[in-house]
Amino acid sequence: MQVRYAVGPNETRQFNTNQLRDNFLVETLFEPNTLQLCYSHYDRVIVGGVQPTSESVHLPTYPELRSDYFLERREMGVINVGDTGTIEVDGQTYELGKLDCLYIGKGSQQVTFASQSADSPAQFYLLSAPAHKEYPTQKAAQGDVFSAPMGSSDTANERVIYRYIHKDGLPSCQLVMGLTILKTGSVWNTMPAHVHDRRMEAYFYFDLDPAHRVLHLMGQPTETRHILVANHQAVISPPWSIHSGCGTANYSFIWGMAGENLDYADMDMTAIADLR
Ligand SMILES: O=C[C@H](O)[C@@H](O)CC(=O)C(=O)O
Ligand SMILES: [Zn+2]
Repeated sequence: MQVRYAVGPNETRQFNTNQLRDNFLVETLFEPNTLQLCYSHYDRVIVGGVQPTSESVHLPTYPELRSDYFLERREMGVINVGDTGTIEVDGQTYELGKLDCLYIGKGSQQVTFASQSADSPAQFYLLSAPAHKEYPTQKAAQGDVFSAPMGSSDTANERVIYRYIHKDGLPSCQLVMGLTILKTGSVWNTMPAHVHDRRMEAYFYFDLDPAHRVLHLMGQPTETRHILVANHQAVISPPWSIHSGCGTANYSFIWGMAGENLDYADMDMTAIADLR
């Protein structure tokens, strides 16, 4: 498991391209039959991916956690961005089609990821955060969750947002998780941009043509930087940073937060004209 320390805005504004990428970009999330995990010290959120193909993949624990099993003091949200797969949690099997989500509660001991077909594997993107209380392990299918249209084609940001783990959906201790799908021809996400100093956030970009890229914007609103992001890569957004992006083509992304509160709408907005 990679470990990334938290850095502040004063340090970040000095970073060159590689330093920005080393600190905030998670480049590889899907490698056959292995777990790819990145432990961030922002709210101790773990960002990860698993692509089981010929074998199923068991979730082990790690020395960094000092726990008997991974979810002893943690909760986890998983969204499948590949073909159909299953997640077995303490003997119970959940089938996840593309864009279905599973919340796995604190105290779950045995977690195993598998694909229905090795030729068209499941690709599970996951977030895990420290948890103080057990909430039930539950699946949310994409078709059953809250969704809302946002933006418009006039501003190249027509998109649909789906909320899975949140105050009025699957309950959690601190994880909030969902995804946004941009319409063809729309390329901007989260503009006007915002920060929420109370929560970190991670953006995972998917369904982006491999030849295309997203210019992900980060930094304090008056000191922005960009990171060029490819399909199936994630960016860790510090609580003090904006998180927004413009693609060279349309794409989808999974957003997820952890921290002080669970209020999705709690955002401090910056007017476009005030960005620097
Ligand atoms: O705090 C909330 C997150 O940044 C995202 O949910 C924003 C988003 O999905 C979008 O504008 O499309
Ligand atoms: Zn946000």
